[in-house]
Amino acid sequence: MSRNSPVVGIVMGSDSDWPVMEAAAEALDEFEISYEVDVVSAHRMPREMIAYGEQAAGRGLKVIIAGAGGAAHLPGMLASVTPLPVIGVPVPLKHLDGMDSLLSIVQMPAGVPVATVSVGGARNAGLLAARILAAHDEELLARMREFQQELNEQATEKGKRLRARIEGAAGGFGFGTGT
Ligand SMILES: Nc1c(C(=O)O)ncn1[C@@H]1O[C@H](COP(=O)(O)O)[C@@H](O)[C@H]1O
Repeated sequence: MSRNSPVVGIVMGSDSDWPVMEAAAEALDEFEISYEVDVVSAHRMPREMIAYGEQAAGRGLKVIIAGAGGAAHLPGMLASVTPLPVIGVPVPLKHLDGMDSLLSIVQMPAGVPVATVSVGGARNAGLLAARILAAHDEELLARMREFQQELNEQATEKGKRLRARIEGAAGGFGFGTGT
């Protein structure tokens, strides 16, 4: 974790969400973005949750990543009291495969946006926060471009390996983009 004052707040409804939410922190680490981590539950600690949301911008945070499972009201409630962008992570629990979490987070009323990532998609939440910050940071934007280039190279390499494997098995019949 970078030692600068945090610009991203990673919060979750319970410490039991951390195994999923950790991937957001790892993505931010890759881009050397400073963040803080806390448990802030709309259901179990509503006053603290409101205070967190109301104070976040004043404390220097630029983006909030909020993960919760089940009746996942935390991201939407935070979005209702902060002007900052809120990224919601639906945490899958043992029942309903995270569909409950997803639907609780994604279907916000007009006027109160939450950028919802996929069920368990905490890594993308971290990467989306990095992109939001990069919009006003040329250095970070350059790193994001490099990251995208690496992804491209990895995917291209996977295609090459797959074609080689299938062409080998089929005795030389090829397919694909030819790159
Ligand atoms: N969805 C919420 C909220 C909330 O939205 O305020 N607070 C806790 N929780 C969720 O309850 C699940 C079980 O929590 P426990 O493991 O503590 O029982 C967690 O996934 C948490 O995010």
